[in-house]
Amino acid sequence: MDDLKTVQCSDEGRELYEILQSPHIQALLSSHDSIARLDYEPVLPPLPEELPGDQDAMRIVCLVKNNQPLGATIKRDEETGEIYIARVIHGGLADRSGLLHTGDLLLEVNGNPVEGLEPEQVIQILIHSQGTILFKVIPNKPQTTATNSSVFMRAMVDYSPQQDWSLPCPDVGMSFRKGQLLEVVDQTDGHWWQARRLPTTSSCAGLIPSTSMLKSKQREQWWSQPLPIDTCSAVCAYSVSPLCASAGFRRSLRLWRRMAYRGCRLSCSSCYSCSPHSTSLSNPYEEVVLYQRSPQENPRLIVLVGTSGVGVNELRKNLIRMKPSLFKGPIPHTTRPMREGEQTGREYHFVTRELFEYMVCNNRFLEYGLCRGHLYGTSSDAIREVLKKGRICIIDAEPHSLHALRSRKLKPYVIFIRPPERDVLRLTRQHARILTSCCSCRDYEELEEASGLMEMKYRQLFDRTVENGRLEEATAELLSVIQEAQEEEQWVPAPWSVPEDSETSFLT
Ligand SMILES: Nc1ncnc2c1ncn2[C@@H]1O[C@H](COP(=O)(O)OP(=O)(O)OP(=O)(O)O)[C@@H](O)[C@H]1O
Repeated sequence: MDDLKTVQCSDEGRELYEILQSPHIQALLSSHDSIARLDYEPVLPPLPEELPGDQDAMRIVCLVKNNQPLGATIKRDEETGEIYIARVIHGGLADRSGLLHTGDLLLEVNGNPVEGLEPEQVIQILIHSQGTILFKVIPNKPQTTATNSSVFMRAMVDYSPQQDWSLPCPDVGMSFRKGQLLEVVDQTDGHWWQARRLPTTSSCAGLIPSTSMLKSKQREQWWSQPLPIDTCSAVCAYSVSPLCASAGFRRSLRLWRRMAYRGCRLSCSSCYSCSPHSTSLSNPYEEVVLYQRSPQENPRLIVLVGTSGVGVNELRKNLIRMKPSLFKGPIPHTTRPMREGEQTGREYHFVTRELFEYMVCNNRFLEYGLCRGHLYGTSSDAIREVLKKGRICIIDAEPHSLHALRSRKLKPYVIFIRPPERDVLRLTRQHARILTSCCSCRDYEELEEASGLMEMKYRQLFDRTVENGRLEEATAELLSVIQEAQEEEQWVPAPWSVPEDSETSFLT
């Protein structure tokens, strides 16, 4: 202020002087000075006076707990009875201090020697210590700095640390649900990884089982299940559906598919592999990366999934009707004879039964089935044909065929269509047309239940969910979700981001 007095001759100097002289600013400056004078550092206890001669080998670590966990686990060497730091959790208090490391030998906690104690007894000492905790440790040599970089994974199964007795320390376990994104920050331990759920709210990681650990748990669980009765195989692709008799244009395949699905649901309600609670023995995690489609690449395939009657086909047709130059469905193949006015490659690809069966043997169909004596199928080539022309191919699929669709070439973006709340469902569907006798879309309860089961079982394969309440709103939301899928960065399985030429190096 004194300095300012000297520059008061200028207009700016005078103005600044007046502002700083105002009572509000004066009060603010005074508050700042009083707070700045106070010392907020924790008061640390004095170091022990009698330190052993070999001081280099010893480290005294002082941590202030502040109601948060220490973020470290300990283990006992069964032969020597010594207690070691087993793990330091990323982002936890011990990690942030930079003073405790995996493998450090613990000698004392708050002056209590730990030699000969059980890890549980040491933990009790820690639990009852509040504020400052003093550790005496012999550091693990040589000290290696962690060079792990994060790997991102999508959880393909649910995991709850509360139900896992093998977790070394239940407090640091992290739960996750199918489909959630995980940032794995440490994979050094072959059994337990450290990870954060995305989007992350905490800097502190939690323990999750490694892939091999989770697979062995799945195997154990699988063996302990009662033997499944595999009735699903009875619903093979060649099942005949007399109910398709009333099917109209292009609906045959959908109807067959629906019958097969219902047949499976009905015939194997107790079937293990169809149960929403079944434990998949496939990979429990899927490595993912952020992928941004370049303008030179084909559009991503859009797959709509939803339970029968929820409105998947209505939404799909609506999009194609609204933007025919942007969206297109694949042309299915059929062995049915061409009718008057039809043209091959327009309504269907009309092929002989021999050719159709040859295509089946060569895995060219994503889905196929028999209806009224004729075969119908959607080939991957028909989808690629649409994508190659720069149009967005939009299909509806049963969730069990998603595995076949998920490839680097098609890069499918899967949108789950969910029914709205009961009131909205009743209101919006009061004039809905029931297409066939096997569609039970009037039975709202069944629709909701089937949708819930589908979501529970396949959630890990869905990129987004859209609620189909009012048709215009759902269509508008779907449009914007599809635009995001094509133009914005998205998480995809890691192999999908590899350019076509380098595929071999990824496989080796
Ligand atoms: N948002 C909506 N508002 C009003 N009616 C709707 C809406 N969505 C769908 N419908 C109607 O509900 C009925 C079933 O829809 P749709 O045929 O699209 O079901 P789906 O999910 O394709 O199942 P399926 O394959 O069994 O036919 C149709 O009569 C359709 O017009």
